[in-house]
Amino acid sequence: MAELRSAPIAGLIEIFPKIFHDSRGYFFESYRHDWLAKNGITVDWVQDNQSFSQKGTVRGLHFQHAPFAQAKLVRVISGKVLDVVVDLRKDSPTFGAHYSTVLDGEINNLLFVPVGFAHGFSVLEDAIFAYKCSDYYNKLSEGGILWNDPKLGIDWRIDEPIISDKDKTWTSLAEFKIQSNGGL
Ligand SMILES: Cc1cn([C@H]2C[C@H](O)[C@@H](COP(=O)(O)OP(=O)(O)O[C@H]3O[C@@H](C)C(=O)[C@@H](O)[C@H]3O)O2)c(=O)[nH]c1=O
Repeated sequence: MAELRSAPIAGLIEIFPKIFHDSRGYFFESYRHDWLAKNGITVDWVQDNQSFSQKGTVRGLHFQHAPFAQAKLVRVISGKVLDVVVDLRKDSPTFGAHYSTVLDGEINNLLFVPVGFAHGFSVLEDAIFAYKCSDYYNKLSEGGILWNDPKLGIDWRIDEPIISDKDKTWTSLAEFKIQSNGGL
């Protein structure tokens, strides 16, 4: 039986599957529909993604605008990342706040991220990252927040990351709030 824990920002759920070890290796259930359904959340997952990143990489902070907004269920298959989400929901009492947690390829923990959050991660150990998305990738709907905006106050545990050109040019949280008329 997996253990579900709610995180300090409403809507986020951390999932710790039960791992069965024996002389052959291990087994665990990496996804069950009823994990979220028990919490009143039904998601129609339509896309699975996988990426590999070297230690020292930062990816993010990303979201997609409606009508392609995505909830995500994220995990690490091997390695370790610091997973970071920022609440961008309009009128949320925690707008602009972030939550971070280590996703570890040995613990096999997952984080459910609802629509309305920006998502990113820093790579603490070379990592294969895997996630489900509730809507399809849509290039024209891509949005982001600058990972190192000082107003976010995120400790990424990496000072000079390997990062894509795209991720160097996102807007600050303050600019995003103005442009989006208060949030997602
Ligand atoms: C995300 C994505 C990218 N691509 C393509 C576009 C591009 O040529 C190449 C690499 O894309 P990116 O640089 O955007 O990949 P990446 O920086 O890994 O993007 C991801 O970052 C994490 C933090 C998230 O939260 C994800 O939702 C996603 O935005 O893959 C797809 O074809 N489908 C997809 O769903």
